[in-house]
Amino acid sequence: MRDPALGGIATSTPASERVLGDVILDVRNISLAFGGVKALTDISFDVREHEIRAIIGPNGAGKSSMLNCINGVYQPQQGTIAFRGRSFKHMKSRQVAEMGVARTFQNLALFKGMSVLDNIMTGRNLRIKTNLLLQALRIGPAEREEIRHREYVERIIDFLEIQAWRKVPVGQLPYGLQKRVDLGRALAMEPQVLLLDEPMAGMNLEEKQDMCRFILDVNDEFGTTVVLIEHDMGVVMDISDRVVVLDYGKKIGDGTPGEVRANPEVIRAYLGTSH
Ligand SMILES: Nc1ncnc2c1ncn2[C@@H]1O[C@H](COP(=O)(O)OP(=O)(O)OP(=O)(O)O)[C@@H](O)[C@H]1O
Repeated sequence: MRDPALGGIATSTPASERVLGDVILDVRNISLAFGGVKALTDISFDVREHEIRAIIGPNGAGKSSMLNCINGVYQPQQGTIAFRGRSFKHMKSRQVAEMGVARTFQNLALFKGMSVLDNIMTGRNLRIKTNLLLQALRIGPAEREEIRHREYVERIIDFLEIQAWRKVPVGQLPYGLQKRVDLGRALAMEPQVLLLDEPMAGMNLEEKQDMCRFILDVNDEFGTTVVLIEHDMGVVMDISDRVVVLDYGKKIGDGTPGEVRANPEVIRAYLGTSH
């Protein structure tokens, strides 16, 4: 079912028809505290290949902390996270990225003075193989490699329909387009799992519809698994296969949008309140 408020956004495969694969990300018994503040308590859930998996919950529930544990920004005191069966407890952000997990941020992490093209190019950094000297001189293999990376980035720019702004400094773009560039930077990493932290925050309805379409298209065309934090319930219920619900750092619900919607604890803790 499509949320009428979003005017029927989904053009890609509906969640109910998406074919999911094996578990790609397995979060087991994660606990994280900042001094006396328990941000996460014994959280377990899995994400299946090709799934769109949402994490929801009221402000301060622990959603961003969870993403930060998955991508190695925070080191949980307890628990493990396994990526394709490879378990890790203390993994650095770069190692997680190298394994194929990319991330967008709630507060954009873009270089405002740099062009759209150059910002998206930064997403290719992990994949650049030639050494720094050759890169600086732009000779031989470095030149050929740069051409390959630029072609890939141009494909992303076409895919996200931002050709008209490719040379424009990102700081001059409206917020909705900046969020799209941030998605482009993450896509440039060719991720297997894409972590999206409030991709629609601060957007108007039209920008939300566009972003929803791009997320669904990325999932559909590239088979990218998506884990997303989002406050807009219409969006979450519309595009997700399964939803994890956190409240005060604890998991209080996990299931399909329909199951979560009908869960009395979720209704009490979250859906019944306004955010
Ligand atoms: N770096 C930090 N230092 C101290 N406390 C933190 C830190 N990061 C998060 N917290 C605390 O952990 C708890 C969970 O925060 P988190 O940002 O993960 O929640 P959230 O669900 O993402 O919230 P929001 O929807 O407002 O973004 C909160 O009580 C928060 O104050």
